Amino acid sequence: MNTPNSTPSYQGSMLMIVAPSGAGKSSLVNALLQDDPALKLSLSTTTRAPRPGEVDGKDYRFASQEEFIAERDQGHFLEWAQVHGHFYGTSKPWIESQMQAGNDVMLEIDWQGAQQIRKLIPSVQWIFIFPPSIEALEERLRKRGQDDEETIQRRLAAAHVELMHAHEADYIVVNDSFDEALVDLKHILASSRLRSGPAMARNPALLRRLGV
Ligand SMILES: Nc1nc2c(ncn2[C@@H]2O[C@H](COP(=O)(O)OP(=O)(O)O)[C@@H](O)[C@H]2O)c(=O)[nH]1
Ligand SMILES: Nc1ncnc2c1ncn2[C@@H]1O[C@H](COP(=O)(O)OP(=O)(O)O)[C@@H](O)[C@H]1O
Repeated sequence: MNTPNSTPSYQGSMLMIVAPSGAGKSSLVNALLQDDPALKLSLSTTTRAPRPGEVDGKDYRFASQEEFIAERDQGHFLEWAQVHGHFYGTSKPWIESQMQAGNDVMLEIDWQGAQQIRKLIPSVQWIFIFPPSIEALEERLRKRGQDDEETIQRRLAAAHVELMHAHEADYIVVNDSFDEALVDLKHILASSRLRSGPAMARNPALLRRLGV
């Protein structure tokens, strides 16, 4: 495969999870991955500073702005965007290798990245996670306890812009009850696998496990 445009032979599922900061996307994605080892999560590169407890190479690849720009200019990113004042990007070689292997892949990216990926890989499924309300979103950002007040305000302001792109998604999942939202995601993944055909046909036991 030379470029990700050559997707007809790709038999895995690719899902993009998009949500405003604090909606619960990382918590949901982590829970989904724990229950489904066949699903691979893309490790993004970012220029933002690690939060307490975040590990380089596990949560993100943390890079300086100079490093990011150099990699970007070398064509290392399948998509990249500036979000909340920092650069974020998806590794092109990693996505290509996963697609070649036919793996199911999940991307946790913003709406700008999602628009770029959709153009390159039209079969991708875009899932938008809604918080139950803006008030709940603010409460979750505060309870997470990892961002200072300025960062929280910046993320809340950005939430309104992010939410304006929800209609572009294929699915909307409201993360009010965490468990119900997780079940919704499992169903979306299972139905995407069914649609991509052979990947799911190879694994009917997985379908049963997902309750489909
Ligand atoms: N375009 C793009 N966005 C990303 C990427 N990785 C993370 N993001 C998005 O950047 C935003 C900020 O992420 P993060 O700093 O982890 O904060 P959080 O949303 O509060 O957990 C979120 O909308 C992420 O989905 C990426 O590789 N590309
Ligand atoms: N359904 C939910 N109900 C209540 N709190 C939640 C729910 N889902 C996630 N949270 C909490 O909200 C905070 C933000 O979640 P996180 O996964 O970090 O969001 P995001 O990755 O979208 O920024 C975390 O403290 C998380 O434990």
